[in-house]
Amino acid sequence: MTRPRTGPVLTASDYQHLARDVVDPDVWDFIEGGAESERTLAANVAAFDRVRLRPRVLTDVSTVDTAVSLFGADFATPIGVAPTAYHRLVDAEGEVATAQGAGAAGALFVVSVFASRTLEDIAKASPGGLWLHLYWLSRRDVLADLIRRAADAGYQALLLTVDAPRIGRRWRDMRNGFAIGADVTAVNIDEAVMASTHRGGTGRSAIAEHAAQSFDQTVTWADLAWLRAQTSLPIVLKGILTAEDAILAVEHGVDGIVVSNHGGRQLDGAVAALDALPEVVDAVGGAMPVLFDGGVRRGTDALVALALGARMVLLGRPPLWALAAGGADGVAGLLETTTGELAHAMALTGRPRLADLDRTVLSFRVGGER
Ligand SMILES: Cc1cc2nc3c(=O)[nH]c(=O)nc-3n(C[C@H](O)[C@H](O)[C@H](O)COP(=O)(O)O)c2cc1C
Ligand SMILES: CCCCCCC(=O)C(=O)O
Repeated sequence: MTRPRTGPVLTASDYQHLARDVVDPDVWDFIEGGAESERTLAANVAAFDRVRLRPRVLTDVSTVDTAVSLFGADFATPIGVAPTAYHRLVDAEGEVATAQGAGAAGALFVVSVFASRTLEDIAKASPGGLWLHLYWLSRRDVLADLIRRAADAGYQALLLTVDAPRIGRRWRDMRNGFAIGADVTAVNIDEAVMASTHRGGTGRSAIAEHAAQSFDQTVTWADLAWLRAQTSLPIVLKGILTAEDAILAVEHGVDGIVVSNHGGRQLDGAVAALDALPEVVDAVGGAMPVLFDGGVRRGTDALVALALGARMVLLGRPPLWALAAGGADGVAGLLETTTGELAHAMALTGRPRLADLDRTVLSFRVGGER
């Protein structure tokens, strides 16, 4: 990516360049990096590079509508913020600023269970839609407490990440001996539980070691019944890449899924998220909303995922770049810019409503489908 160091901020990569100059190098590697040789990280972005579009003309694109509803909540844009841990690593206000920015743009913000601001402070700052993300921690009492607090604070859904029973081997973090600095904490979880995230060491990542101690690797589909019994909020599973698991998700009564490979941070060599999307959408057959993340950097990328059947598209790294570069205004700017790019692409493909986006907009085969 090339961008002059000064000049207007036109797109997500501009925020990336600005952020690079202000973020601590080890934190930068934590954000940018993927698992092992980062094949899947690269594949996520490359999958979009293979796609070309089939524009239709003379369709009256004087009004383009990007509004979308999900679980009874209305959003101005189908582009939201994926859960990412520890926003105070890049901005003093952390997730409070992200919530303000996402809310200003009318976008969904999925708050990581490893947020560095309290769920309540984030909710107070947010004029928009919030979901709480969870990992399946061994301590079910901690999980139950988080779920209760989220419901009390007005969070609208729970998103359970299922592709990380353990943390991927992230060579950058292991080489850096990455640990979370003492001034940034996962404040929603007892600090005693989280203490090991602050203890790095040569050749090892403190967050991977912490996860190995605190995540429950025994969970199976049957355990979802426990989660269901804790809450009446919609439950969304993040990290589905196959038709088989999509069908199991439907059979187990979850309310939605996110097609995701965790931004290439978990199983290196996993299929590019975009290539997995058609088979999952087809398997679900409209039984529940399918969301998508992984490699979305521009509005046209979002358009491609929406055309393949995603109801909403989430951004992981770009909001962190924008937060580092410009705080809440940066996050709002990123989401508004990317949504503007999407609206532009909808106009120029002759599809002014989200409902007009289907596979006929794509000229290349993606994941075996058009
Ligand atoms: C720094 C960082 C932290 C993340 N933390 C979480 C997390 O706490 N929970 C989770 O499910 N996914 C997490 N993710 C993965 C994102 O939710 C998302 O799946 C991924 O970043 C999407 O790919 P993208 O960065 O190409 O948009 C994290 C990603 C990054 C870059
Ligand atoms: C013990 C803290 C784990 C944070 C993991 C965040 C994450 O999912 C990531 O991809 O990084």
